[in-house]
Amino acid sequence: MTDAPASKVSQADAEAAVRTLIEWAGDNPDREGLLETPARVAKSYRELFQGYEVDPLSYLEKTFEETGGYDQLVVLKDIRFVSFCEHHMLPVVGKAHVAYLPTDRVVGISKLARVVRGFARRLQIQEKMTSEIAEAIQTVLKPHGVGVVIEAEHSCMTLRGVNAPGASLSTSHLIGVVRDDPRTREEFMRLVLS
Ligand SMILES: Nc1nc2c(ncn2[C@@H]2O[C@H](COP(=O)(O)OP(=O)(O)OP(=O)(O)O)[C@@H](O)[C@H]2O)c(=O)[nH]1
Ligand SMILES: [Zn+2]
Repeated sequence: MTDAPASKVSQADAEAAVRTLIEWAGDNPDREGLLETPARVAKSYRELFQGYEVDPLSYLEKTFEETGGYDQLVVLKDIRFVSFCEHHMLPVVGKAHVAYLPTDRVVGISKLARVVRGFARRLQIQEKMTSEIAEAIQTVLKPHGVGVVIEAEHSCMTLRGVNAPGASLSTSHLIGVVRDDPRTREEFMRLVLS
């Protein structure tokens, strides 16, 4: 869930803030090339911060009965996402790997990617996002276990500041048998890292 309600700030206020930043950076917001920029930035932020407008848990509510006796991990790898670090509001670009060991119901796999995107399109730190995804799956599907691994590059580290291009942060959040059963955990890691 979000920590704050979606915006009560008007589009005009957001555009004025962008205009201020342009001036603060040293450019002239009234020159032709920049005239529409505040509106474009507000529009693209609206899209990139769409996570505040959704409840990712609701994506998992529609499930399908699985009667064939499937009792292994379901793993969706390489779910690409763009998020924004909450410290600098700079892009965090990476991929998430999501797995769960179902009981008798499975979820449509696109919903796992929707959950990732719902939590990504907010101001985030990677550790929190990793846990939020795993806990959402655990809360709604109540599977035997969940595993989430995220690998991502943080622009605030690669483009500025310490300037460490290529550095990538890995985080994981494991629940239930994926955490506690060594064989399941090993299988999860093998499937995710292969
Ligand atoms: N743990 C964690 N740290 C993050 C994440 N995204 C960015 N950071 C770090 O957040 C920290 C913020 O540190 P500050 O010292 O307050 O900010 P800063 O002066 O801009 O720091 P530098 O980036 O070192 O220049 C930095 O070390 C970032 O690398 C994240 O997802 N998880
Ligand atoms: Zn940052």
